[in-house]
Order: sequence, then C-alpha cells, then structure tokens
Amino acid sequence: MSVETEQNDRLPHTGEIIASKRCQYEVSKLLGKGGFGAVFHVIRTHDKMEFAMKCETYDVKKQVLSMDCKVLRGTFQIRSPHFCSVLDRGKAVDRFRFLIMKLVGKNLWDLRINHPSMRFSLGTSLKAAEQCLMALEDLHRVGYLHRDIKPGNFATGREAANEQQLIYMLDFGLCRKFVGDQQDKDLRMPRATAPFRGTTRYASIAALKQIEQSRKDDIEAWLYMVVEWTKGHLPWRKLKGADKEEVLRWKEDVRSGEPLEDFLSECPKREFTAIMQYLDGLSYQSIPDYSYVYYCLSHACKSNNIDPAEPLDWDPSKPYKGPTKADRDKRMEEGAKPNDTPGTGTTVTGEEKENKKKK
Ligand SMILES: Nc1ncnc2c1ncn2[C@@H]1O[C@H](COP(=O)(O)OP(=O)(O)OP(=O)(O)O)[C@@H](O)[C@H]1O
Repeated sequence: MSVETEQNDRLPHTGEIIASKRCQYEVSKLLGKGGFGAVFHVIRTHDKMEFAMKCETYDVKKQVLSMDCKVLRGTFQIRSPHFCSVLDRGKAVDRFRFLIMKLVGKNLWDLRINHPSMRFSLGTSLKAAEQCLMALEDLHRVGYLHRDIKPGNFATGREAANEQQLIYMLDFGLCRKFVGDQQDKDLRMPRATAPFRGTTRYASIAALKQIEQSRKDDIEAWLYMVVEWTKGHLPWRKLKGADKEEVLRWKEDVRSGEPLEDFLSECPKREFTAIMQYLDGLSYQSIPDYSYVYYCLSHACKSNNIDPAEPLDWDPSKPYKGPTKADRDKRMEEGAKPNDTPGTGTTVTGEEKENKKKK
C-alpha cells in the first residue's frame, strides 16, 4: 500500500461522525489537502454550525498541528482579525488528531487562477497586499515567522458570515518562534545553516540559500506573491519545487537593471522597487519597518488613482471597507502595549535607515 493510500485510509470519510470530548462533528467534504494532512468542512451535530476540521494523521513524520494551536492562541490574545479562532480539538485514536476552527472561504491562489485574466485588478492586489501584511505583522508580534507565505495560505472570509472583505492567514505548520523563551524576548541565535522550509516559488533568497530566516524573509515572500497577483505571473513560474538553484538565480537577477524593469512591468514600479530595495537592506536582526511598506502601498494606490472604496474583485457589489491599516492602528492603541513587540532588544541599523532615506 502506498503511503498516500495509507494516509487516506486514516483520514475521516464524508458522512463520518467525529467526536471530541465536548461535541460531535459530521464530515461533509474535503476542503484542501497538504503535505501534513487535510482540512475538511464539518457540521457540529447539535446546532448545525459549520466549521473547518484540520487533521493530521498519527504516522505523519513532522507534527504540525500543535504549532497551529500555539500560533492561533497567540494571535487570539492580541485580537487580530486575520486568524481563525480554534474552538475544539481531539483525536481519533490510531488515526488522526484534529482541531476545529472557524470556517473561511476561498484561498487567494484559487481566486486568482479562476479569474479570467489570472490576475487581480491593481486595486484588489494592493488592498489584499495591505491586509496580508497586517496579518504578517500580527504574526510577528506574537513571536513567530510563517516561513511559507504563499497565496494558498491566505483566504477570504465567507459570504454567509459577510466577511468576504476580510483576509485570513492559514497554515502555521512551518512556523518558527524567532524570539527566545526568556522574559527579555531577545532574538534566537541564527543557526549556521537552516534546512529549506517553504515553497520555492515564493521563498526569499536567504531561504533558498538555507540561511536562517527572519521577519524580512516573510515580507520578501509576500512581495513575490503581490507581484504575481498584480502581473498575473512570476517569471520563474514554470520551474518546479526542486529547481531551487534556478529560481534563486532568477530572484538575484531581478534586483536591478532590465530584469527588474521586466519583473515589475504592469506593477507600480517605483513603489515595489522601493519595497524590494528596502528589504534587501535588512539583516537577520532587523525589525522591519512595516509602516514604510504600508506607506509604499498607499503611495501606489494614490499614484494609480485607486479609489479606497473600490470593491474587491471577488466581492464586486460592495464598496471596500477593509479592515484597513487605520483600523489596525486603532485596535493596537486600544489593546496591546508597544512593549509587547518581540525582539525589541534590537533596533533598525543606521545603514537600513540610510537605505530608506535614499528612496
Ligand atoms: N479554516 C479553514 N476554512 C476553510 N478552508 C480552509 C481552512 N483552513 C484551510 N483551508 C483550506 O485547506 C487548504 C489546506 O490547508 P492548510 O494550508 O492549513 O493545510 P496543509 O496541510 O498544511 O497544506 P499545505 O501543505 O498545502 O500548505 C487551504 O489552502 C484552504 O483552501
């Protein structure tokens, strides 16, 4: 029997009732399958409420579900709107462990490829970019790197919940805590080399070189994702996961000159170049200046006359209401104190500030 067949046998089947200590859930359909298990649409039997059930089989090589739980506990504490709430967890003995979480809508990979032009409008790309960056900033606030930023790991909320304008971040299986467990919340020491984690297409240059990743690398992956949304493709789209060397060469190549011009054609060139050059000036220790990146996005909106209320491509009948950066700032003021930021033991270097000033 192949490993995959064995795994499928262990996973729940449509119509099956799965019980936790507190509730029962009927499995209605498969929502997505990944390297570590599968996600199902389920219905809680006593009240017919719909949820997502993420399952991880017992024999999986690397357990990731507990990381999902830890991260989602942290993001719940800071009241970030961009993460699913976890409602329940349990196990089907000898088969799989599961967690029950909020059900969200389509992921941003599926939304783009089902679009006739395989790209989002510029307004949608920039608005989605802002929300995904806010999610990333919130994740970093609670001390984790994502290390697998890609469109399949972001999804919109559901129409039934009137949440189509809200973007959720998914899948924390490859997360890594970048701050130590001590009270001082200092950065962990980088390893001399770090095994590759992520998805080749979106991975940062450092990740492809097996250098320890840090906050800047999540943002670099975010930038490739945003370029893909805006332009409809990345130049290295035909290369496979194993073609890391070639993808790395492409990414190094598009840093300047004509390759950069081509790479950012059909994109807000000035602003995306500024973001890329800013990120390239950061080091492992850097606390990224997220505000600068939001500023570049908002500049790109203004210089392209994007109406802040212009609807999102997947929700064309409603004016866009966010959440926006301003909503986030308000939430931060009301809630968490600035000292909660992990890694405050380090500061942005003078060189980085210089780099920013030049742009
Ligand atoms: N809460 C949810 N509600 C609805 N759909 C979800 C939810 N969580 C995940 N999905 C769907 O299932 C897919 C796989 O989920 P997830 O990325 O968490 O699992 P994974 O096994 O780690 O996948 P991969 O290895 O591909 O990253 C997602 O792309 C998404 O479409």
